[in-house]
Amino acid sequence: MLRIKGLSKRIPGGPKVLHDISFEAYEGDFIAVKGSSGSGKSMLLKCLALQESWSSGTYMFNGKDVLKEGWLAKQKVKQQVAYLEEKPFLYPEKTGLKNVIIGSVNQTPAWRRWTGMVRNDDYMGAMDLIEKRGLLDKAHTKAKHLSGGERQRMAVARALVHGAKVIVADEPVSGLDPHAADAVLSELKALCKNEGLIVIAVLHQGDWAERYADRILGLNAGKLVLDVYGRRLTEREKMLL
Ligand SMILES: Nc1ncnc2c1ncn2[C@@H]1O[C@H](COP(=O)(O)OP(=O)(O)OP(=O)(O)O)[C@@H](O)[C@H]1O
Repeated sequence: MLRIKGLSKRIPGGPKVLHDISFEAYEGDFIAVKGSSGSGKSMLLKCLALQESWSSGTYMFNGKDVLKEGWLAKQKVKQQVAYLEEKPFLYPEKTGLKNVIIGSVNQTPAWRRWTGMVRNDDYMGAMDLIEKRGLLDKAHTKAKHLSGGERQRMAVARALVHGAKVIVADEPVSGLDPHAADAVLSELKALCKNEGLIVIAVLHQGDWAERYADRILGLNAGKLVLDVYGRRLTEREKMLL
């Protein structure tokens, strides 16, 4: 379980971009974040994934007060709270499988990525997760030849192999055709429902949030202005964003 209380973020020497944000997320929740350009969606996700420092606030994850923990404990949280960029970086010349095993910059220690050391368990786990994503026929394809949707789904498999319990995804379906976007979001939704993951995804465009999310958070100028169950937003609610 994730409990965020009073999260504020000031850019050093610059403006405050997140103001006193509080919410909770439980196992199985698929939460969408909406808000216009510059409202703080990406910054919120980066703070949740500890890619950005917090100016103030409390971050409770599975009963631990994360910001009060030491470096090692924070690294463990980074492994469990995976950050998925809009266009996840995959090593273009390496296969999907190799990318999944090596892991992402955010989730896997540098020595692991440099040496490319692989345990037998990692290999089996990676193949299993790639197969579950319906990407078995792409496991040995170089990443540069994967489509946008396949890259996203490979990145999801990579996050899971390295222990993700929470996935924070920044615009995971931006630039994808509707069919590929449906595939990515169905998969994220299934991970929540079947495996109890928490997914927090920026889904500002279109009606993806309304169709897939259990809950919708809305940001405006860095403030949380909306926190509702996933459903079609009213005109008044849309005006808040
Ligand atoms: N390093 C930085 N220095 C100064 N301002 C920053 C920095 N990073 C983000 N900001 C500002 O913080 C605010 C929130 O940015 P953020 O990228 O989170 O917005 P967003 O809602 O994700 O926007 P978009 O939908 O356009 O990606 C913006 O006003 C942005 O200019």
